[in-house]
Amino acid sequence: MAAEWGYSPTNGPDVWARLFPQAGGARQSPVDICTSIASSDSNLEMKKLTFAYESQSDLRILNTGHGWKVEAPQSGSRLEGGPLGEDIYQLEQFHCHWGETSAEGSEHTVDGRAYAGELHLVHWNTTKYQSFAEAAQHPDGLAVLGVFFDVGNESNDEIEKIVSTLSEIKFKGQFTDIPDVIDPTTFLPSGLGYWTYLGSLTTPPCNECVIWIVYKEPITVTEEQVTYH
Ligand SMILES: Cc1cc(C)cc(S(N)(=O)=O)c1
Ligand SMILES: [Zn+2]
Repeated sequence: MAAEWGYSPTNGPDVWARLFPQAGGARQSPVDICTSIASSDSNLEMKKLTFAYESQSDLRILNTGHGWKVEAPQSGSRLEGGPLGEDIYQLEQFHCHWGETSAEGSEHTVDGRAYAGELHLVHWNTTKYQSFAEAAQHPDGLAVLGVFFDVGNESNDEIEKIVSTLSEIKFKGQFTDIPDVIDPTTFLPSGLGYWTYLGSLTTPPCNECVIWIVYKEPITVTEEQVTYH
């Protein structure tokens, strides 16, 4: 049986390349974002990053075994501009990474600091490719928006619509539908400054196909919303 990848010394990132060769590549994610080295690019300001999403209900949420994932293919969504050149990217899914405690859990770190969690909104290049699967085989195939979670006293209503369904999908492979209407726009912070770099899927198969756009400003969630077990 194929070994399950994970985060232990015997199946974690240090050994992923044995089963997933791309994990040994030169543009692997996540990275530590060193703010003193990050350079501003006036071109990015000229071509403003813009996004447009639809609100959807009855989206399917899945327990992936490593967190939750909401399947949200939206032919009417558009992510473009900024580092994406002339191509248009369409929302495919969004998912979350979190840790055992609120002191850890994000995939990217900023100057060595981890956040309590990290939301990824995954998009694919519909200008150049015919499907998500095809796009994931190309260096400009996917664009992922990363949003950090900070733990505070304020619950995030949109995240609550999602985590309130997790008791129905306690085990890997289980799925259910989210009855509430979800608008992905509400996941984004008010401050739209971001860091961007060319990277990869952060977990196996680690395809080097992602243009990363990581927002500087975190959104606030409660401890319960991001340390669900
Ligand atoms: C395995 C994998 C697939 C997809 C679509 C996205 C990711 S991530 N965490 O880089 O956003 C990972
Ligand atoms: Zn992710």
